[in-house]
Amino acid sequence: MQDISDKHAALSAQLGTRDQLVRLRAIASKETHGTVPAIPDNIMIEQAHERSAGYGIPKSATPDYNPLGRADLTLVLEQNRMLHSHAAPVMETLYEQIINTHNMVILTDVHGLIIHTLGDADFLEKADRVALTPGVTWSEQSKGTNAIGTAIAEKAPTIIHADQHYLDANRFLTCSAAPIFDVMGNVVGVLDVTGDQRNFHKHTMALVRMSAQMIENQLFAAAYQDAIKLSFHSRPEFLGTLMEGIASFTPGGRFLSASRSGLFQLGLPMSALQTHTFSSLFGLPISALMDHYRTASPGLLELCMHSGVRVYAKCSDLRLPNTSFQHASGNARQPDAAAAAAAAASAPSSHEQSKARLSSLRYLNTGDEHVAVVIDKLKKVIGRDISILITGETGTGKELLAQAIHNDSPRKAGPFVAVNCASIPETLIESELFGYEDGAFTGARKKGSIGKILQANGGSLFLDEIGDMPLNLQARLLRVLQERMVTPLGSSKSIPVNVALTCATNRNLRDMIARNEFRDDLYYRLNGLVVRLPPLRDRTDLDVVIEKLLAAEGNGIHFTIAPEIMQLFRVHNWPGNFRQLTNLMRTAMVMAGADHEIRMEHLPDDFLDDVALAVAVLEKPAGALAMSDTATLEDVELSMIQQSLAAHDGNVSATARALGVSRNTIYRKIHP
Ligand SMILES: Nc1ncnc2c1ncn2[C@@H]1O[C@H](COP(=O)(O)OP(=O)(O)OP(=O)(O)O)[C@@H](O)[C@H]1O
Repeated sequence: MQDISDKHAALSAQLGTRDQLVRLRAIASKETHGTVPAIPDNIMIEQAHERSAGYGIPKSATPDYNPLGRADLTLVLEQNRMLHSHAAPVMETLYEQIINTHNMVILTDVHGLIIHTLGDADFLEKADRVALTPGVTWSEQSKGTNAIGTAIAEKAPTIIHADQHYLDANRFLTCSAAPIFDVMGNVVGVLDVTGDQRNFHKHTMALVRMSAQMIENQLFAAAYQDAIKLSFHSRPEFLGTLMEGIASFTPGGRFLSASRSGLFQLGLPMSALQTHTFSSLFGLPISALMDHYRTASPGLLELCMHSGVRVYAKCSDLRLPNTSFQHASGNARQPDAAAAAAAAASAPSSHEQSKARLSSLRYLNTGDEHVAVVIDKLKKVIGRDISILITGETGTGKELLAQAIHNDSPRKAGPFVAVNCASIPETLIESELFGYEDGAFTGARKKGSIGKILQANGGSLFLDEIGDMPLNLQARLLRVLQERMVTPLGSSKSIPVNVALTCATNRNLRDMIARNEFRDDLYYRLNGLVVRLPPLRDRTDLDVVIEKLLAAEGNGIHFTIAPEIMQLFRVHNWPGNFRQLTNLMRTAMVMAGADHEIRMEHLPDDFLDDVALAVAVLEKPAGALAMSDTATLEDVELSMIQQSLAAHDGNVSATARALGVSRNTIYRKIHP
């Protein structure tokens, strides 16, 4: 686990600077949502043990490992669908930071019932033995003092390490948990990292807290759909990062809610803010905000908070009354294709939705020949009841393309509903897609659910990662596509449905068919037109794409990229494609700050490590490496490593030193 601090640094670099992290810790410990004052850990743990004893659990007891039944778990997942869908991607990012450290990431509901886990296979086996699996409850009442249950009881981030656990059976664990609050400050769940106590690392808690806050911000962005959401911070470069404050107001200016960082910056508790308005908090009527966004190219707003502190602010996706004029990311809507493509080119964020709305085939056509051919083909089939299958590596823009297909189709006024088959637990896919009737399974909630297929009626349905759909559901999906009828779970009635279908996958469906993992009849129904999005490394329009990203993410500031960095970008192989590029650019822009030029020192270490070999290759005199004309950069890199290894008698450390890269990079390049 020794490299968790590097991972921590990497994540915090993604999210903001070290200052921000320190500030975040201050925010978290200030507990603006909860009301619990800071209590020294040992007192808190003593109290938790007293509570546990009060529940009558003997310390030596074998805990209750029985998970909920499948149907009841489905119901819990359904009840926590919002939490789960916002937490799942954050959990993946968190897991990437702690991968191979014998830890697992756990999400529970408000009662400590596990609804989702991600973890290292070896630890998962051990974890199974103490039932860290979906459907098992880790409340204090059930397992005594443990980070999840105690975080819920204390409404505060909690570390429970080794013999601080109440039950003897759990003392081999170390757990760091943070409660997740909803927009009104109520605990809705817990995010936790649990591992073997020998692998304890003091930075884990900070990672968990930051991740919980990311989930809270996303819950916040998804709530109050019609509200005016103001992002603000005293430093403009923090807008768009985890540290920005967000507050929402009714169109009349009444305060509705604020994110955790928003509350901290406003310096008032939620209860006191309920009596406030935009004007009492920022000294301007809300109409002034509207007027600002009616101007041709509104930049950031400067506002003075009631406390006297000046902040920079912007509104995402502001809907102005009496006009269809909309703003994305606080920039004026620019009528030319370039501006819209710039918006389309940005990475996932709270502005993702507004950017998606701007996505269109024309805007995605940024000069790469292969993409141009794809777009030409798509234009010919749009609106003709032909299923489209998009293939391509992760992050190549499959979902953005599906949205663009919808936006350019005659169905554009209808809904665009995207379902990621890989991110929904298998038990939930069926009800998520097909819906269910009242009482379809034990204790099902009063009102049924119409399901995603019917939600897309009259519009487009996008099934991402279709290769991850379980076989039994593939048969059901095929029936729906053939009969154009949906029968919700527990219902005997079929409902007619009319959707345009686009699917995407980064797996080879033909290979899956050969292994009987994918139905061939469904495949032939889905592949009316198959298009492949090229990986970023093969695209010839990288310069244009980067220019657009700089424009879209610069918040009105014109950033440039130093020529040597641009050269590195051209030779890098971008395994995460657009997703990696947009994240890197966003971080680099924050790091560059007032410099406005992205240079080497603004780039994350892992990226620099990855490109170090490329730099060495570029600097090598021509002819020094005898390679054929068709050799790729990777071939040259590999050859260079082999030559250097031979020169250093196979010593990896010496080779890494000589080439200026880490030992890990050498291993990774040799055994990809
Ligand atoms: N042409 C593009 N220009 C700039 N950014 C893009 C482009 N295409 C996609 N992006 C951005 O890259 C990120 C990933 O895109 P998207 O989710 O569409 O990829 P994907 O192929 O569906 O990924 P996955 O397979 O992992 O689901 C998004 O933030 C998106 O806005």
